[in-house]
This record gives sequence, structure tokens and C-alpha cells, in this order.
Amino acid sequence: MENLAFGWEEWVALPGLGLPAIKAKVDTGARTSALHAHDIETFGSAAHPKVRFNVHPIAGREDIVITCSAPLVDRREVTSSNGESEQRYVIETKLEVGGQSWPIEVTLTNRAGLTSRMLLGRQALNDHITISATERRLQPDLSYDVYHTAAVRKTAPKRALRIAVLSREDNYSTRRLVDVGEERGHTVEVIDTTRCYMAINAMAPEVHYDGKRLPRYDAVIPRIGASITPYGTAVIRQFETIGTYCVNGSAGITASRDKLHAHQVLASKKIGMPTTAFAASPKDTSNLMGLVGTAPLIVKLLESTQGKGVVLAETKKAAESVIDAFRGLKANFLVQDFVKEAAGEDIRCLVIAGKVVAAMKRTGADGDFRSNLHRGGSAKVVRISKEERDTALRAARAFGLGKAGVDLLRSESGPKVLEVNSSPGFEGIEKATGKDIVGKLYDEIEARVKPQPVRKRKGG
Ligand SMILES: Nc1ncnc2c1ncn2[C@@H]1O[C@H](COP(=O)(O)OP(=O)(O)OP(=O)(O)O)[C@@H](O)[C@H]1O
Ligand SMILES: [Mg+2]
Ligand SMILES: [Mg+2]
Repeated sequence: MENLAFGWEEWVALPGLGLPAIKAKVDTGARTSALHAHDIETFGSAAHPKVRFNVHPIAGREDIVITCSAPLVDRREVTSSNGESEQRYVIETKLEVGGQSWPIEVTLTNRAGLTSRMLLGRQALNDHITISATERRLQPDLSYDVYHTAAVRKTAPKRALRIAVLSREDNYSTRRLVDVGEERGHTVEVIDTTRCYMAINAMAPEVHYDGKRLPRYDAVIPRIGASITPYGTAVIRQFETIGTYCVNGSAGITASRDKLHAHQVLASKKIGMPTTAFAASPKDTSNLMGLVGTAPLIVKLLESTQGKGVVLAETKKAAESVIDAFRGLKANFLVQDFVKEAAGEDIRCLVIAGKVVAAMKRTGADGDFRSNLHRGGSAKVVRISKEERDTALRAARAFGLGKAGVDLLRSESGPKVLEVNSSPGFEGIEKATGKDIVGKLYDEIEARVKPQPVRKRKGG
């Protein structure tokens, strides 16, 4: 390597950590280099331990945070210049300066006394470096401005993420989320939503599990079952309060789960859907049916999933008796125009981050108007029209969902949204379309956790 001259302070970059500019002090009294970090947490398996930490690259700018992660190489006792010793995590990363780069060992410490962001110890100062103790910044200047520009996002390395899947089930979808995440070098933990507990505290929101506070996750992937929506969304809200990126937000899950609420949201955004009405009082049954049109009509339990509470009433009389029966059971329901021309078929569009990544057509079992796969329906890949695509995207956006399964009926007057599912299963659609949908979800998560440029402060 070409010789480099260092003063007592130099601009350096640690590209492997996503730190394009940082001021480092040369400290020949120390063997290993040190980086000022906080929220230092280890994660990953015993065979491949990793460490996750936050760095404020600019002294005095606590609002600028870069989250880093790196494989852990060691944990060792380090004695600092003031004689105090502490156990520190050690990582290996590339130091870049003056157009050259070489690997160095870095210990992580959050000692408040450490005034510099970084100290360069002897191990990093190879033979090709000559130090002039009385001079400073002999190497080309870098600028903190990069943290205010899109470059900070572009140059951020792919780092190992710590991800939680909120799920109570060990099914295809959960397993795929774990497998694909781990293939990409992330650590994916499956957390049983109902076993999370929380202290609702304004100052220190946190989530506990198995007797411990849950760590900081880079992302939370909610797979909340319909039976635990209120509790599950409360857990997600807690993560949202901490500032964790949740692929689907609590508000969108809540609104899309409640069929009445969901239809109101869709209607307010002028998204096509079958004419729908609902009423609470038995006195209004015939007026209610009048609002929707003439028989045949669909009567749907609000809590229905897998098509279990969806009834097709061929005549007005049949509709009345179904409604009476539901009322007798104190069940909530809605009445909907039967889209006959859909002919027992619906289209499931899988939306991830504002894109329809796959679509399949589901066809009901012989003689069933319901196309649910759980009811014996079958699925195959389908090409959708631009109008169908736009409708699916708008429906997912209406609930602010990063991942959604939007179900459409093909009607004479264009696509009609039946429902928006916030925990769409991946098995049916991956098998029908051959697409790697879980991979696309991770593409989005990886892009979302990249650092955002921070606005410059006046005078700063
Ligand atoms: N208004 C309608 N007109 C025609 N067919 C309909 C209508 N509503 C529902 N269906 C059929 O019945 C199926 C089940 O209805 P829907 O999806 O609303 O119920 P669900 O029980 O919530 O099902 P899921 O398990 O998908 O959540 C639909 O996939 C569709 O094939
Ligand atoms: Mg449903
Ligand atoms: Mg459905």
C-alpha cells in the first residue's frame, strides 16, 4: 500500500457500517480502535453471532442516527486510557481513507466520557502510515453533508437485520418468512403475539416476552389472526410507538378486519365494490334489502373468514329467513348485491409496497359460488387488467398496508373489491404463480430500513 500521513485527527469512512464520513482521533496508546455506539445488542445464532448498534456520526447531532450491524468477532476486556476496564464487543470492518481501504478491528463502547466518535488504535495504523502528532487532517476532507443527501441511502450496505414475525402459527407462511429471511443473512424471530405483554407507559414504551424486554427490531412483520385482532393490534401499536418499522400498521389491520369499517373506507375512496348495506334493527330488514336491490342477495357474517359465514339467498324470502336466523343468533352481518357474472370466481391480488406482485384466479368447487380455497376451490395464475391492478393498489393504499391480499370480483361494471386481507397466506399464491413473494417482501423491508437523509439544521 502507498504510504499515508496521518495527523492526530483524520476524516475516515466505514462503508461496511454505512458510515461514509466520521472524524477519528489517532490514539497510539490503544491497541484496538473504538467506536462510540449505543443500544448495543447481540443477536443471531451462537454459530453466527451478530451485533446491532446505533451510531451518531456527528457530535452534537443526536437526531442523526445510523443503525449498523456486523458479525461479532470477539468479546474482550479493554482498558481505556483512564485506566478503567470494560467488556467490549469486537467487530471487523473496512477502514477507508485517502483512497485506500483495509480491514480493522473495532470495539464498541458507549462510554459517555468518549468525546470522539472514533479512536484509531495501533492495530488499524498499519506500517504504511506515518503519524505527525502535531498536525491534523492530512488526508482529504470528507463532509458530514452526506448524511443530509440521498447518498447516505444509496451507499448504505446490506446489513443483517433483526426481524420479528408476530404469529401464533407454524404454517407455510411463517416458515417461509423465517427461511427466506435467514437465507438473506437476517435473524428472524417468531413471536407469539398473545404472549407479548406490555406496560403502557408514556415515557418508556416497550414490549415484554418470556420474562424479558424484547430487543430493538429493525422490522416487525405482523401475521395477526382474526381471532386476536384487538390484542394483536395493541402489540403492533406498542412497536409503532417505539418507532419500529411495521410492515402493516395497526390502524390498517383494524379497519380492514372489520367488514363494515372496511367497506366504508373503500367507499370513501371511491373504490368499486358490490353494493352493500347493513342494519342493526330487525324492523329494517326489508328496507335494508331494498337498498341493495333484488334477490339473489349475499348475506355475510361480519366475522366470516374462509367463506364460512357467506350465504347466497336466491329469493327475497330466503334472504329474509337468513337475516332472521342471523339476528336470532345475535350475529352481525351485512347484505350485499350478488355479483352473478363473477360465476364463483374471484381474483386475489397480492400487493407489496404499492405493487401487485402476483395475481391468481380462484374458482369455487363445483356448484359453490364461493371461491375460497378452504372451501375446496382451486387457483391458477391470471393476467389482470390495468383497471384491476389500479383497483387493488388503491384498496391496499386505502388501509396503508405494506402487504395485502386484495380480493376482486370481475363484474360487468368493472372490478369490485370484496375484501382486503392484511395477513394473506403465501402458499396458495406462490404455488399458483411460481413467484417468490416472500423475497419481494424482504426487498421492501431491506429498502425501508435504510437510513433516511436528515434535514440540515440552520447553521449546522
Ligand atoms: N357479493 C358477492 N357476489 C358474488 N360472490 C361473492 C360475493 N361476496 C362473496 N362472494 C364469494 O364468496 C367468497 C367468500 O366471500 P368473502 O371473501 O367476502 O368471505 P370471507 O369469509 O371473508 O372469506 P376470506 O377467507 O377470504 O376472508 C368470495 O371469495 C366470493 O367468491
Ligand atoms: Mg375475509
Ligand atoms: Mg375472501
